[in-house]
Amino acid sequence: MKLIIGSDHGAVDLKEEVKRVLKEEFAEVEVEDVGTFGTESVDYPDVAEKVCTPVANGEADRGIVLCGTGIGISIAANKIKGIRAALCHETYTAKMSREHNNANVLAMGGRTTGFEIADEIVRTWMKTEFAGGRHERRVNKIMALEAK
Ligand SMILES: O=C[C@H](O)[C@H](O)[C@H](O)COP(=O)(O)O
Repeated sequence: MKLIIGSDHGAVDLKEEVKRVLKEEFAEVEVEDVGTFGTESVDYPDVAEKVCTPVANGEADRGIVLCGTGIGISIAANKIKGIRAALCHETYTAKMSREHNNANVLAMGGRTTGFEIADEIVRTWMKTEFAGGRHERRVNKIMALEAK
């Protein structure tokens, strides 16, 4: 699996923490960090585009996007055709976003979610498979909305 991760200046520390968890517990996953790498202000839609375009076109399998709240970057991510980004603050929604919605992008907030909870969200989101069945029909309808 290839995963792309990116954040704005509001979540650089959280990005490092998420990368640590991925490296330690999901060593088989190839992780690409598209930045940002410092405290200088950057615009989260640009980060969302860098992470999500390769996911949408099949060059990567999953993405993780981070900003101060996770709100702006998840909104931007979901504008990209083929992206189903889920903003998660706890593990239940992380699990459901994979099981029911087949989310291919996880969003979190560096100013809203502490490291311990974020670590659990990432573990859950990475391990949970899409359940298919009735959920597949609904996800297909979501994707069909993009064509209208
Ligand atoms: O939803 C947007 C994110 O939370 C951004 O990280 C936030 O708006 C950036 O704010 P500022 O430019 O004040 O650091």
